[in-house]
Amino acid sequence: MIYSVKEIFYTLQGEGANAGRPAVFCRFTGCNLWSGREEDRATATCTFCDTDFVGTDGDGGGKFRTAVDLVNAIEAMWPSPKLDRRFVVLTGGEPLLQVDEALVAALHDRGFRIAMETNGTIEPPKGIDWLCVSPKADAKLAVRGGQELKLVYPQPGVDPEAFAAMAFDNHYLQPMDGPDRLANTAKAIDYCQQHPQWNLSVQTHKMIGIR
Ligand SMILES: C[S@@+](CC[C@H](N)C(=O)[O-])C[C@H]1O[C@@H](n2cnc3c(N)ncnc32)[C@H](O)[C@@H]1O
Ligand SMILES: Nc1nc2[nH]cc(C(=O)O)c2c(=O)[nH]1
Ligand code: SF4
Ligand SMILES: [Mg+2]
Repeated sequence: MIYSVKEIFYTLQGEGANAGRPAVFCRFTGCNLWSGREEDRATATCTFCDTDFVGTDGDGGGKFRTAVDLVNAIEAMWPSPKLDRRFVVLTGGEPLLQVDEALVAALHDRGFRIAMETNGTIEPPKGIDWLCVSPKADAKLAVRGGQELKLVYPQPGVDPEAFAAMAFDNHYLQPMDGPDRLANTAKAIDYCQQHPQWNLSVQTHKMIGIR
């Protein structure tokens, strides 16, 4: 497997239950729900994406010929030789187009706990330690359990209650960023207060000016 990676960077997880935790982010190239080209956005399955996942030209990006090559690049971002707090977030684009058992094993060999951000349309390999699933209105959900369900809110035609009984340890609403971010935040706050199974996830990295 050749892995195509847009960028690799060291930051804090900005979203969800792990917000504030230092993490290496590995952003894979490509997505199954949008080409990433602005001219295709309106007709894509997922229309609100806030991320550039096209190509391999970002910081630390490239094509990696083996799992060990990619893990070497991820490990090089971690600030310490100690193994105990190593944390990587596999995202994209859609990481499950590329992440396989060889990569999971190679990351675990170097002491990383593995989190993943996925749209939930593709079954993950075994061994992901923290699976965050973010369903999209017009995409069939294949993954119905994990550590975190993080629904971007509001999405036309999507009722959060459709996901409330699924086997996730945490249920989050994340306000949709874009021109209506403030109104969407108010709606998400109100929904969480009326339905206390749901917690609010704010994109803290955007507030504090980190990646
Ligand atoms: C860029 S996606 C990449 C991972 C995967 N493709 C997915 O959709 O979960 C990372 C996270 O950002 C969320 N996201 C994308 N665009 C957003 C927006 N405009 N506002 C809020 N969250 C957004 C996604 O729903 C997902 O939880
Ligand atoms: N700091 C930070 N936290 C994040 N959580 C999920 C992100 C993503 O784009 O997948 C993201 C991101 O891009 N940056
Ligand atoms: S599924 Fe994820 S990466 Fe793909 S377009 Fe939607 S938010 Fe962006
Ligand atoms: Mg992001």
